[in-house]
Amino acid sequence: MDGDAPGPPDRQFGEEGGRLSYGGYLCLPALLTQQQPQSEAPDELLFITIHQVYELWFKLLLHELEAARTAMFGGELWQARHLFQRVHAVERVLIEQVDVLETMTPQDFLEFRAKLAPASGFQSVQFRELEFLSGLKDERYLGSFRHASDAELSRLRRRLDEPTLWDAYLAALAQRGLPVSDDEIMASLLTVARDRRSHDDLWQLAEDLLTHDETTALWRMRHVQMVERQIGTKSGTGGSTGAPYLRGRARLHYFPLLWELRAWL
Ligand code: HEM
Ligand SMILES: N[C@@H](CC(=O)c1ccccc1NC=O)C(=O)O
Repeated sequence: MDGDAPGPPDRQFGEEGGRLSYGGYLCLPALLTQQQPQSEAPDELLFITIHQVYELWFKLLLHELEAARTAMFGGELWQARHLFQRVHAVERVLIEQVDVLETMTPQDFLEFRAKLAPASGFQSVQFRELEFLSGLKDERYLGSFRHASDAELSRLRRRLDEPTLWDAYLAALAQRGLPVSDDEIMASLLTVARDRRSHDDLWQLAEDLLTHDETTALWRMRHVQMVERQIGTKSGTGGSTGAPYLRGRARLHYFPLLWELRAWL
């Protein structure tokens, strides 16, 4: 009955070289020593953990969106669509995960909130990179990165210079022979929408862009609800008005023409 013996066999699949372990592969000794609370407050570990998890997902989103942009420029629309499905799934997780932080009471947050200032989500380099890559370029935000490293600042500047996802979509339309000048773009979007027999791939890709835009807006709304629940009408540690500032940001769109298109259909 040796075959049924409990426990792992002597040598498992993939162990032939014997170099990798679970923790080594995932760099867990480094990862799991990076949570450093500034206070004794019990909920600060939750606060740090959730932000670190967001930043890891932001890193993956930047990677996948860059690849989707390359695929659109290369005319590989099926590949871009495949990557957008992953982006959407991650973005849904980003929204859901607000629930975890909302298990913290405002009283428990106040035990360590003062220690955080002037740090704030304002200073998330990767969040701003996602905005710039998606098409919402606003160089005034470079001013909020006075404490960023040179490497981070140059990443942000590079994102401001690089083509956006919208530029890549326009390239895909142009490859199909559709005009993309400012004056003609709405007509081209309408052509795609009305002739799905010829252009369904371009239509579905535009829908994927719109879903990326929509899930980001939903995250912004979810974030501001959480902010009102935690700090009410207080101003933010980053120096903004807090919830009113964030409510203004929740109205922003990455691809305004795709929303405007609805009115013309
Ligand atoms: C208790 C929870 C939270 C509170 C009270 C809060 C509060 C705020 C406030 C007031 C701002 C405006 C900037 C300022 O003046 O500080 C802000 C911005 C921001 N927060 Fe949070 N936040 C919370 C959790 C999170 C989490 C979990 C993330 C995930 C990464 C996050 C990401 C951001 C980002 C990216 C911005 C910049 C938004 C923009 O400029 O459009 N926040 N937050
Ligand atoms: N801006 C928040 C503090 C906060 O949430 C925060 C602080 C440091 C690092 C990230 C944060 N998250 C989002 O803004 C506040 O005003 O309470």
